Amino acid sequence: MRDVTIAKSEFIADEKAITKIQDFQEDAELFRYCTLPQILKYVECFTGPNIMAVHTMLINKPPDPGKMSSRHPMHQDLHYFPFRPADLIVAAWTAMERVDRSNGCLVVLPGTHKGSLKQHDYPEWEGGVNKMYHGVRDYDANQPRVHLEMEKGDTVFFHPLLIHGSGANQTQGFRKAISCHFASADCHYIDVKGTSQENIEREVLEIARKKYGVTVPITLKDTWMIRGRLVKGERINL
Ligand SMILES: CC(C)CC(=O)SCCNC(=O)CCNC(=O)[C@H](O)C(C)(C)COP(=O)(O)OP(=O)(O)OC[C@H]1O[C@@H](n2cnc3c(N)ncnc32)[C@H](O)[C@@H]1OP(=O)(O)O
Ligand SMILES: O=C(O)CCC(=O)C(=O)O
Repeated sequence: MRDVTIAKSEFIADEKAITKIQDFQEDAELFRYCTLPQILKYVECFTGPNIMAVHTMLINKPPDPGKMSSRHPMHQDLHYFPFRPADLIVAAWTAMERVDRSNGCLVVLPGTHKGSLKQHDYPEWEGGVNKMYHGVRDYDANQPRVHLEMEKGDTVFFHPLLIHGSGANQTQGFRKAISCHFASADCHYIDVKGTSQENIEREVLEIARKKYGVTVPITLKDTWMIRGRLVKGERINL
């Protein structure tokens, strides 16, 4: 993914062009992260013994181009997932270098994981928003925030209802982190029609059609089913 401010420019293959690698589940070296016993030891406390890696990302947050577009709006990851229950899903996010407020560390609203899934839309940011970076509209902006300053190798585990995001990268370096969302293979898919998740389903299916030429009718569920990979136990539902 390129930052929205250069999304329409000529493609130049350098670090600027790769602000995120998603879906690395077939890359043996990167996927090793999702199988590390040091990670799975904690993941299993949330998912139980049947563990699926459902979403993988290597995030290379670029220096902000001056538009604040390197921010990640405050959101709940469950907005993107057509499976439940939420309590059997957990994210692991590992800093690959020191992260703090200067290079756009994670920001969380403690306790929000006890709430419900909220409506997500594009934030109204003057400098532009990256495609599919939806945010929660109605959260209390005065609620205390915690900035997760982390050292290289530190890992945070969080619930998919936790409202979180990340700040602008005000340094000249590319802030790197690796992350995997895990879910219990006992989770079940839901139909998001008629729910607040309809907007993300519409957008994902439009990309499937335009970018990948998918012409048969599919749902959000299908786009997740093909990327999930078992890391431990038995693949039951997902
Ligand atoms: C739990 C979890 C999901 C939590 C989160 O991560 S929340 C954020 C979730 N969203 C994402 O991660 C979005 C990731 N981005 C992507 O998947 C890709 O970058 C795509 C949006 C599919 C674009 O594909 P890509 O190969 O990067 O770009 P292409 O050169 O093929 O362009 C296709 C059309 O998309 C546009 N585009 C590409 N990057 C951006 C951007 N950053 N912001 C806005 N528009 C963008 C690009 O201009 C092009 O547009 P058209 O020519 O079709 O009009
Ligand atoms: O790494 C970041 O900057 C934000 C990641 C995040 O919030 C997410 O992927 O859900």
